[in-house]
Amino acid sequence: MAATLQGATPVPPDAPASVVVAIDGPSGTGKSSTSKAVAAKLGLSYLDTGAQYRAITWWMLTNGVDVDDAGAVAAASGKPVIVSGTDPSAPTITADGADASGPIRTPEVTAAVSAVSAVPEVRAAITALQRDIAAEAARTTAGIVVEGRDIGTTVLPDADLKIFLTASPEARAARRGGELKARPGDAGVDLEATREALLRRDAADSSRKTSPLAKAGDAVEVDTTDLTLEQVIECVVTLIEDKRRTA
Ligand SMILES: Nc1ncnc2c1ncn2[C@@H]1O[C@H](COP(=O)(O)OP(=O)(O)O)[C@@H](O)[C@H]1O
Ligand SMILES: Nc1ccn([C@@H]2O[C@H](COP(=O)(O)OP(=O)(O)O)[C@@H](O)[C@H]2O)c(=O)n1
Repeated sequence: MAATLQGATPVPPDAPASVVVAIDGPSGTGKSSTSKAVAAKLGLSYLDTGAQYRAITWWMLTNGVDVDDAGAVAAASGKPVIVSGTDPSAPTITADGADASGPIRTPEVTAAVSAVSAVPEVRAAITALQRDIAAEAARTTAGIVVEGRDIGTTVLPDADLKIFLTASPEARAARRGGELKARPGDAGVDLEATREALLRRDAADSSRKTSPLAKAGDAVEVDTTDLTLEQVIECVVTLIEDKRRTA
């Protein structure tokens, strides 16, 4: 798999040391929206690691790999070339050169991603890619915000700052429900079904053997249930600025 840093903001020669920020948490806690906004505000790169797991899952589904067969998934794990663009204002993701940004958000991919991402060979390949991208960003830009499930615990245990976002299942389901458009003739979004699907994915991601969803011991936990997105962004910007001041 190839690591390519695209859309990076070049770092001026007299700039302060770069910063590496890990943001983890379950689905719907605001990781992507917060990470993108914070990175854009502070001139940092941005990496959505969930998009990478979704892209490899999409590649498996479209290349005839049985995603319920861990052996088949493991055997194919090194085949696709996943490339992430790290500009927070226009993040991109491709698999073997094909734009995956639309297909990775389909219900089919969402339903299969936890099984694919639990396969150790998939995690090894994607983790190596993530570390390459973070190292390249730390070397050539002002730094990077990397968001996912195991960034603080496994991918970047030496990150300068680790944040773990949480929110109640009800708040997360309402947020996800707000993103899903009701089709004509539908009764609307079923919040209970959305909540159950979220909790199922949390359980699968938290209980897998290899690198489960978990809060790192040295992560700052931010409960976003009663915060607006703007408040969460402000909170994370402050944490990063404080970290930089005291570094
Ligand atoms: N604090 C918040 N309050 C209300 N809505 C939020 C908040 N944080 C995020 N959202 C919204 O919730 C949805 C899910 O957020 P997202 O950033 O994709 O979460 P995650 O990456 O953790 O799955 C998005 O529509 C986003 O705009
Ligand atoms: N660092 C990561 C990021 C995502 N993932 C997997 O990828 C899936 C999709 O992640 P995502 O961040 O796009 O999910 P949402 O929270 O946006 O729905 C998760 O449910 C995990 O199974 C992972 O295993 N490790």
